[in-house]
Amino acid sequence: MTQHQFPPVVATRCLDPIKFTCYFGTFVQTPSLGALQVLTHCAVGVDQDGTIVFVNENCSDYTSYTLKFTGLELHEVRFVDVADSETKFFVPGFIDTHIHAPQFPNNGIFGDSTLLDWLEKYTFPLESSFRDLTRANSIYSQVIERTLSNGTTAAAYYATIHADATNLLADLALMRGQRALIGKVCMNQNSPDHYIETFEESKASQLSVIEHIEKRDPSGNFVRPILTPRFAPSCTEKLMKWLGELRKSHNYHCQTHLSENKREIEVAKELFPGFDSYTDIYYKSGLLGPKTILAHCIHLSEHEKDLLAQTGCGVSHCPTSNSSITSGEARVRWLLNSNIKVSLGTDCSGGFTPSILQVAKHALLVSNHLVMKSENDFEKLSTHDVLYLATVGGAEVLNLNVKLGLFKVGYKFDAQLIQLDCEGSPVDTFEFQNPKWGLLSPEESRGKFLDLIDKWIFNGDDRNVRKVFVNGRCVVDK
Ligand SMILES: O=c1[nH]c(=O)c2nc[nH]c2[nH]1
Ligand SMILES: [Zn+2]
Repeated sequence: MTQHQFPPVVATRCLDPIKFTCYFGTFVQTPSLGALQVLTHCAVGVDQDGTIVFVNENCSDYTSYTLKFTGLELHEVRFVDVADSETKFFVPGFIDTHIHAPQFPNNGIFGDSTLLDWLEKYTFPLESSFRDLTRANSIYSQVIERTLSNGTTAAAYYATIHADATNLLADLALMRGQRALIGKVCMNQNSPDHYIETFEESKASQLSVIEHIEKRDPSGNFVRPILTPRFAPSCTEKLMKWLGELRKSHNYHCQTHLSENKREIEVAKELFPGFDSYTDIYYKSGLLGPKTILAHCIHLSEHEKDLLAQTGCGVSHCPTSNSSITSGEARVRWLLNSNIKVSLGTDCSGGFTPSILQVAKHALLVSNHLVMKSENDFEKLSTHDVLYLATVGGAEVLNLNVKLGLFKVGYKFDAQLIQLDCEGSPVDTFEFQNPKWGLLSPEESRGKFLDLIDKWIFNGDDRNVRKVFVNGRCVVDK
């Protein structure tokens, strides 16, 4: 196997040393589904490992507090005060639990296709071209840049069947400072001649990718391999069972697609007649567990849903993709009510946007469509719910060995600084809508601030993301 040439192996952004930093301003987070917490005049201390060591709300003198707390000298601490605008706030970094990095050039290109013809017409030809590392280098670099710029601090990526290009994606994420699960796609049946591998080839490249990634980041805190059988129709039982054994023996992450499209489900059942359901194929192959991410899960039966709950799998809800290629509407509440972990995925390029903020908005709208169809309010998701799915839900589904998704002691500082009144902002702000903390009653100020959050979710975009931090390091500064 040839080693790729890009990029040169240099000290990575993820491992650069950082100074102890105290961030001061407003922090927004969702400690539980549906609950939005707003911490004002809040000091958050982040140590040299990127871990939050204090969260002190209503802090009157953050400098003295930090020095007293840490015992450090003034010059040893960095202070970042963002309280200069009432429309500036920190939110946890977004977590994209389902994105196909090589499909990025096709964002928005899907015509009137649905899943199976979309794969043949648009997806396989583009993915197969990633045998060319020059192409892989430029597209993968752009994907990481674009997702970071949209506030995505961690992502579960699908790459292609090519080991070299997959390793390159891992190196680029590590260098650029984005947390990433990196999946070499495994597919050894029902695929075009120009884009298929044998069982032996799949096995060999999977093992070489794991070796490469684990060597690059032995801690696994930044990049990790994730086993990625594309979906049952394109994998033999032998390949899935081998991946299932590998998953269980090393407690690896795993990701695949499940129950996205009605024709896909029929094909899966035709190809695997001995199984009770589509989900049962993965279950009996040993692919389901607490570190497994299942994209879509739209047309599941009660029994299949129970299998997901029983095995502790997480779901990546991809409403943008599901609406674009006419797959259907996942019943998110129905899953959550069975204690199944749910998160959001852009699913580029079934989905057309690299922004989890846009996907969050689509998740809310799709839930409204379910309500309109069923005429009960049960499925409706609020702005607070979808923010939870984009952050804490993502952290639960990724199930990494670092804590993510909240500003809490012991958690990593993966964050975005949002500003609604920045230059060029797509959000129109009005002074009379500002919270005016301290001037109005706390309830009035909070009410106004919650309205600003809703405005951000519906009208904001990457222009409002002013800075992005991963593990306490600033990786985007606009
Ligand atoms: O949304 C999807 N994107 C894909 O690339 C894919 N492959 C199988 N099933 C899929 N679904
Ligand atoms: Zn997908």
